[in-house]
Amino acid sequence: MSSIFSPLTKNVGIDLGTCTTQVYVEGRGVVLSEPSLIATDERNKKVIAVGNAAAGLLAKSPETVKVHKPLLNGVIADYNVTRTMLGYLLSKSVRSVQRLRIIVGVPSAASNVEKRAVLEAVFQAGAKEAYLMETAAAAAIGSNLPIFEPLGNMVIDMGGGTTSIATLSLGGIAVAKSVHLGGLDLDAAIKEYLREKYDVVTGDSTVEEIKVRIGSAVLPLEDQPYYFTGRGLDDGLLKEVAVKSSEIYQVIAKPLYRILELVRNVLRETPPELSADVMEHGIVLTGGGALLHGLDKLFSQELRVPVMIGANPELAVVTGIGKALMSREKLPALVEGAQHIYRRRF
Ligand SMILES: Nc1ncnc2c1ncn2[C@@H]1O[C@H](COP(=O)(O)OP(=O)(O)OP(=O)(O)O)[C@@H](O)[C@H]1O
Repeated sequence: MSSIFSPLTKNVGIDLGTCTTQVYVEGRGVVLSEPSLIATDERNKKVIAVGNAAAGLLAKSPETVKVHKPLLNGVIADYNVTRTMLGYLLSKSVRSVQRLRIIVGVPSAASNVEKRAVLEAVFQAGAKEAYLMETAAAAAIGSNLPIFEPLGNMVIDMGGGTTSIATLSLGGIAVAKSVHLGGLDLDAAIKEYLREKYDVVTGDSTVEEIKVRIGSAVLPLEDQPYYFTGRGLDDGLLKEVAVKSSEIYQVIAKPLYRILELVRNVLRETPPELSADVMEHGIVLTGGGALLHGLDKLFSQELRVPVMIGANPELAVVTGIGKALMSREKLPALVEGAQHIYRRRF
């Protein structure tokens, strides 16, 4: 039986995210981080741009161009489009897509059907072997948590469409949960608020910019205004609006408290000896959402546990998959189950 550690095959890690796809290549590290987007010409269905290039076409493309977002809540929403996007991004990352052994991160709540769709897409994109790994476990490894020690470790990975939470110890997952809530839900709440309060329709990139610039998970000390242009609901004309950070703080509190409730559930289900370690050593926040101002402070205040932002939080999952690819003797435990259920050779 050929081993997962065969030297003939190139090991590649992929974080196939709702907002961003990242690729790690053995020996080179993270080689690609681009939006999970693909643009097609609707007249002949040909691909005209992928990743960063497709992002440049968002909101500015003519009607004949469609920009697809093939992932939703961390799982594949459009299989064919995902497969094509992955093929392009992989060929940009490695010289040859022959002999690739790929590990992909998936949220713990992904169903078997969703997991199989991810594996199929990876095989179709060129993988010879493919494995799955839970996003939160990868994020913990990518943040250098001592998950192989007899210690309770906890990580919260907040992405665009999904938040994954897990406690880990002795190289395994003690409790893991994920919820279809992430940065995009904060954007949706802001968009809805601006529509109701200021009667404007606001573009997705403007809404995200508002969140990144003045969004805060805790009451901001300075109530900064942010000026933007939206389209008036009544007359369709462009309108300048000033929104304040205190308003955004109130708007995003609801989805953030729903995530907090899930974190509490994971803590409740974690065996007491492991949660005692978490209380002492704290929780690590990863994913793009970890960069939201004050998120660590909010979680720390509400949970009464130290909360730290991981190093390079937005790269934690793909870095963790990369490290798992390298820690050969420990890998089987980390992808436990996936090897037996999902391993397939062509
Ligand atoms: N500085 C910031 N402040 C607030 N949010 C941020 C910041 N930077 C990035 N984000 C948010 O992080 C999210 C993207 O995170 P990430 O790239 O980890 O998600 P993903 O892996 O694509 O999604 P998922 O894991 O849900 O599939 C977006 O919603 C983005 O707006």
